[in-house]
Amino acid sequence: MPRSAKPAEEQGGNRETGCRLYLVTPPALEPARFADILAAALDAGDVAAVQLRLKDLSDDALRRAIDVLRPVAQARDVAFLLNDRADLAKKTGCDGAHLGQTDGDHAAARKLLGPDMMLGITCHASRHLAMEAGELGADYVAFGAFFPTSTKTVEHHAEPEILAWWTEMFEVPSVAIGGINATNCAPLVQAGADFLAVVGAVWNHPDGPAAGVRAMNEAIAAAS
Ligand SMILES: Cc1ncc(COP(=O)(O)OP(=O)(O)O)c(N)n1
Ligand SMILES: Cc1nc(C(=O)O)sc1CCOP(=O)(O)O
Ligand SMILES: [Mg+2]
Repeated sequence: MPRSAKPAEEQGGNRETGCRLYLVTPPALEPARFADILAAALDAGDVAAVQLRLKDLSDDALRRAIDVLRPVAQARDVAFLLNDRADLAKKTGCDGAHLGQTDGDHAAARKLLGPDMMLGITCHASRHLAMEAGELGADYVAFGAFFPTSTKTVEHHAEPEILAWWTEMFEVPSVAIGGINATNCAPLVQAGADFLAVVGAVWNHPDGPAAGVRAMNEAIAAAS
């Protein structure tokens, strides 16, 4: 996972090291218990980043979750990003933040995070939003949802062509998200996605999260 807006060949995306896995946490979790689950998942295979995505929590509760889970990822050299909150990411030692289109001022977040922290931006299925994100210095642009998902209600549907276009035109890495699993991910890898972000494919895998990580990495390798 890139930590700053460098040229693609220095960032370690699809064009250099191949597509990599990006884990987004389940919508609800108990931090101490989930720490062990996260550790087992990260120890099962290559993971570039973990995003803590918890809605409707107080800042205190979010901080507690960050304090427990951030070291689990960072001890394994896996980037730890916070969903929705650049301010709290900055205060709590996270590696970066992921912001959607209604998650505040992206330019202000870029400034707050500085060059050493990552900023990822949701761009749905919009070339225009992606170019805006790239221009303001996003470390990655996220497209989705590529497939139906039960993790959240989505209003936008993306096709693999947007990944191919982005990859051809720009150096900023791309993330694909939404309903991605080991069975359906090949077209996204082949279209040039630098990272595949998943929730259900790992945390709801029938044989457990470690098996989910292994299955995703095997599928990515097979498609590469
Ligand atoms: C990697 C990644 N891509 C997209 C999203 C979605 O962000 P957003 O549109 O802000 O929606 P919420 O996740 O906040 O519900 C994401 N979180 N991560
Ligand atoms: C958090 C999120 N954002 C999406 C988007 O399209 O922007 S789809 C999504 C949920 C991803 O979960 P799963 O891998 O279980 O489908
Ligand atoms: Mg958001």
